Amino acid sequence: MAFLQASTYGKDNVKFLKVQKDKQNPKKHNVLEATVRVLLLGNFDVSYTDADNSPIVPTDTVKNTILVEAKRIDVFPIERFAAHLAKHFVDKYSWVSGVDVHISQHKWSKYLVDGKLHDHSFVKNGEEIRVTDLKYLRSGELTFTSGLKDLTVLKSTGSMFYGYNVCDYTTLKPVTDRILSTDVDATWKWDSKKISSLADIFRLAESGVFDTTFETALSITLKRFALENSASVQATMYNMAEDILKVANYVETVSYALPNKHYFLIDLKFQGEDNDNELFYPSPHPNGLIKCTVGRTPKSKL
Ligand SMILES: O=c1[nH]c(=O)c2[nH]c(=O)[nH]c2[nH]1
Repeated sequence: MAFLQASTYGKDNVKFLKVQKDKQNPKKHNVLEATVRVLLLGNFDVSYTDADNSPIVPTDTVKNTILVEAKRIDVFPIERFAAHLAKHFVDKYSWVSGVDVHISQHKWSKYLVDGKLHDHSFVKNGEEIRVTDLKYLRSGELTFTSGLKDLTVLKSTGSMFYGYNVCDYTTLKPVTDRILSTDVDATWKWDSKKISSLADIFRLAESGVFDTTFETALSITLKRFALENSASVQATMYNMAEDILKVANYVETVSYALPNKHYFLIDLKFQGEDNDNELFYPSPHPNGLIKCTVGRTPKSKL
């Protein structure tokens, strides 16, 4: 005997670029390039257990829906579009009990031409993406986060690592000056008491909370990274999260997942060369990987 214990399905990697035109000046644009995943939850059991496809909303229809709705409604900010898609699927199909939406927004920035941001020309000046994850159940239950990923940073001084546990397996030498580099992956969980419904998301999208919080998290991350004489990745990421919690009122917890991308000092003594933190080898692997979640209240560790 076998029993279906869990299932979900939908379309992943649905891509579009939406041009938002200024009503006063139709040549003045904003663009949103997005990658979307929508997974449906609900009573699709017979499609797995009895090869009965009748309840299946085809993944092709899911893809069409994402694209049609992207044309019809305002996709800025991505949090609003995620909430709109969740509402659409739950409202339209009575047997859908929940929707899991993930949206990544790719970076396109306007650039200066003759001292003025050009109306419709953009530069890709970074690989970082803005993301949101929204899981909505028909019962009203909402799990909602946003974040920032693939922001690659490096500092060539102002980072230390010493005072760690030393045992018979330790070869690492303590350092008071090293290179620190990482690909920032930051996630902030929205406060479920302040944002408890899709209606709250639609309202807060209008007030700009999602954009402001993203800009705040980005600038705090970059500022802390630059200004702090880092004792460790652990200490710096905690400080970044604490800084965000101080100012982002709608955020309940902040999580970071940071690879420690090692740069090793190259030994040039065979040529009589002193290497005073000037020439490093960018080690492709392995890397450290350090994660934490910081909240406003103590919580038992997982
Ligand atoms: O900031 C660091 N944290 C660690 O846990 C660690 N471990 C290590 O080898 N180097 C580093 N650096």
